[in-house]
Amino acid sequence: MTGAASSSYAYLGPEGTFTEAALLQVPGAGSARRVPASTVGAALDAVRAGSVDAAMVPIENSVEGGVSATLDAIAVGDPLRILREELVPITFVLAARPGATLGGIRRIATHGHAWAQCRTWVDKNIPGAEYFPASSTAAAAYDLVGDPGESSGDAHGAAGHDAAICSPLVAERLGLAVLATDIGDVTDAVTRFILVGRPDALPPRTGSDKTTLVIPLPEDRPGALMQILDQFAARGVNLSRIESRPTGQFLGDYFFSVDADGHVEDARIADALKGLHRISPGLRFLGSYPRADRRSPAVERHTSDEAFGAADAWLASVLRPAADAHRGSKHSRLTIEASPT
Ligand SMILES: O=C(O)C(=O)C[C@]1(C(=O)O)C=C[C@@H](O)C=C1
Repeated sequence: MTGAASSSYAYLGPEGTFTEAALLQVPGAGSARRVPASTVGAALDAVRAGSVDAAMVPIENSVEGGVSATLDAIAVGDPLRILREELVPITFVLAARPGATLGGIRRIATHGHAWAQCRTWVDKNIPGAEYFPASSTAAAAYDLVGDPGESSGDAHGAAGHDAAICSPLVAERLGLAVLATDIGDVTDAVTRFILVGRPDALPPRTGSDKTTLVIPLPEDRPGALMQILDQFAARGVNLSRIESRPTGQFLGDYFFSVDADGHVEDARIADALKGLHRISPGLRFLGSYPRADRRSPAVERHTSDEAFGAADAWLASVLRPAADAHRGSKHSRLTIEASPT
């Protein structure tokens, strides 16, 4: 499905978000129908409703960590499948209306994740600046030019803030004045995005894959987290991300959002999933898909597909020795009955 010119995609909009940049990295997406959504939840709901084939949403940033809106929205509701991931280098600028100067900036709007990545720069260069949350970095920029169709939902309206933290591209597209460049606190910051489709899709195994899971923490069971981690450790499965999120049901009720190295068609991952399901039957499989960095995990011999296959064959031989050995033999077969209880 990904890459076909007839596909349609939702994304966290408006035009000019980093999420749109991630979507444009998908082969064929440039010529496909692209539908901006005002929230991550709305983008995912468009997939569930069938009005688009897939949605691009942010999941993790190298500085700020997991994107809660995404982790929560894919953990509940009709099941979805992650089809691929994209990495986008993040560079922020401070943009304002033409004629503005850095000294005159007091109120800054941007996405919460972007604000968190630029806080140190803002504290140092515009001490006491007021933060106005926006639904995306691009929406904060559109508000500066008073585009009602692209409003960020900023409670103070289009004129509430006097600068936006956004991408250089959207600042240029809107003709905004760039007052400072590269204002992220960490250079080389990267955000990871996921393309999410419906659950009938399973990208083929490539040998360099990732599997994403939602694992509800079984309540009131001492050592439950240790048991969960053990399922991965015992099969030599590396985790590249693990975070806990509240379910929202009651205080202390959590699920784990996990990325594991490997594909569900790898025996060690399939075996770990079976073990996890026994511990946490509400386990949700969110997909196996190729890693954006194409790195392959180091697989120890005893956790390879061959080792699992040999173990299965050995167990089968343990269970059926009499049948196999007896076939063609002239000896009678000893049967042992169970003792009466
Ligand atoms: O606001 C945007 O431009 C987005 O695409 C969202 C988002 C995020 O949710 O993390 C994406 C990348 C940046 O890290 C900051 C904001």
